[in-house]
Amino acid sequence: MFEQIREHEQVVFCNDEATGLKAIIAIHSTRLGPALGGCRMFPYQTVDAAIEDVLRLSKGMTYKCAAADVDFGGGKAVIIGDPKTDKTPELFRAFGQFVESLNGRFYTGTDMGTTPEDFIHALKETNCIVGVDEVYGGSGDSSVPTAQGVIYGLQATSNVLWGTDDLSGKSYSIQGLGKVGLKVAERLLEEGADLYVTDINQQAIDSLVTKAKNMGSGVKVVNSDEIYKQQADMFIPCAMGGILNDETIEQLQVKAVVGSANNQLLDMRHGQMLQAKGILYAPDYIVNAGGLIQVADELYSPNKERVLRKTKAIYTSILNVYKQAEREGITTVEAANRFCEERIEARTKRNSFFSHMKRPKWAVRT
Ligand SMILES: NC(=O)C1=CN([C@@H]2O[C@H](COP(=O)(O)OP(=O)(O)OC[C@H]3O[C@@H](n4cnc5c(N)ncnc54)[C@H](O)[C@@H]3O)[C@@H](O)[C@H]2O)C=CC1
Ligand SMILES: O=C(O)CCC(=O)C(=O)O
Repeated sequence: MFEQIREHEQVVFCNDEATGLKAIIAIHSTRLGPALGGCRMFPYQTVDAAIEDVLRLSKGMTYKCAAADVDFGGGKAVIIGDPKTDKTPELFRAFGQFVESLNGRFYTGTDMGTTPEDFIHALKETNCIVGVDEVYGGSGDSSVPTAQGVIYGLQATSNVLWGTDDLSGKSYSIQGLGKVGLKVAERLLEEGADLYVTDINQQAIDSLVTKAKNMGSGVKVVNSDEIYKQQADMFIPCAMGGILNDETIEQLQVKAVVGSANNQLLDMRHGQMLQAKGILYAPDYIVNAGGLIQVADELYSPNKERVLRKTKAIYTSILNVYKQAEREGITTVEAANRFCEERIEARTKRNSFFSHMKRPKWAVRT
């Protein structure tokens, strides 16, 4: 186990028999500040699968915080359970108590399978909750700036490939129509784009198809395993991680991959495979930083306009990564990682190890 978590500071197993809570909180690094990252709820088949996911997700948050230039570290939580059947207010209260036990070392909110409403229960037990509704003093649904960030990523990529930010007249394949994917799909329909979509949840598909009909547009719905081979201009993954692998990259016919899903590459060599195939890859943790930018901004009390202004930086960050990769002859994800690691090293000199939350700089809620 210690070998598996050697890059992480702390991993907490949370067990509450009364509510059925089985959760894992992973703190990858607090070198830049307290760890910040959402909480995913998913019916993991094995505990090992949950551990692997939370370790990868929390490490990604360290890089995401560095890239977005926020003074937080990387952490993430997973709750083992089915979000459709296993949610109760008590379960989220129990989760909140475990978060509180970390005494300000970890802030959390939504991710795949969880909603801002779930965390209102956790908020009764801890102040270390972000992204709840404005009426509770939070900044609201963080998937709004996340989806906006994906749009900036698509525009920057379109600019590199076709010399224009205009997303109309192109086709996009979208995997996952949840909080983020649905918003991206709606925006692209408004732009007059052609969409190929998939989701394992029929309700999510119906919701988009109805909206498309009302707008006078059409979408082509495909099976989950067919999404990779669609002849679209760009592929937008907005569901699970690890979906860019030997099997799927082989099938891709797109010019670029730009999406919100965390940890899209199964491993680093898949970045090289994409490059060899001439597919431009926008590193996920730069594209999907909008949510993080919003929740980290709660330090200054919620302000949607300021968040949207900050989220715009994703456009330039993506362009910079593409330029750096070309200049240094490396993949885009190698370029992004290199940039983040250098920034973490530089910042660490100023921040000492974060051990408590007395420093007012990190008092998100007092
Ligand atoms: N919500 C946010 O602000 C952020 C989300 N992300 C990442 O973006 C991704 C999506 O997040 P959300 O939209 O919040 O999650 P969500 O839970 O609201 O939506 C995910 C959707 O993907 C679908 N799905 C799951 N497996 C699938 C498969 N094999 N094929 C097709 N569809 C599938 C689900 O049915 C669901 O509709 C996740 O990887 C998440 O970690 C990253 C940064 C911020
Ligand atoms: O979006 C959020 O609420 C927190 C940030 C996060 O967990 C993520 O970017 O994956």
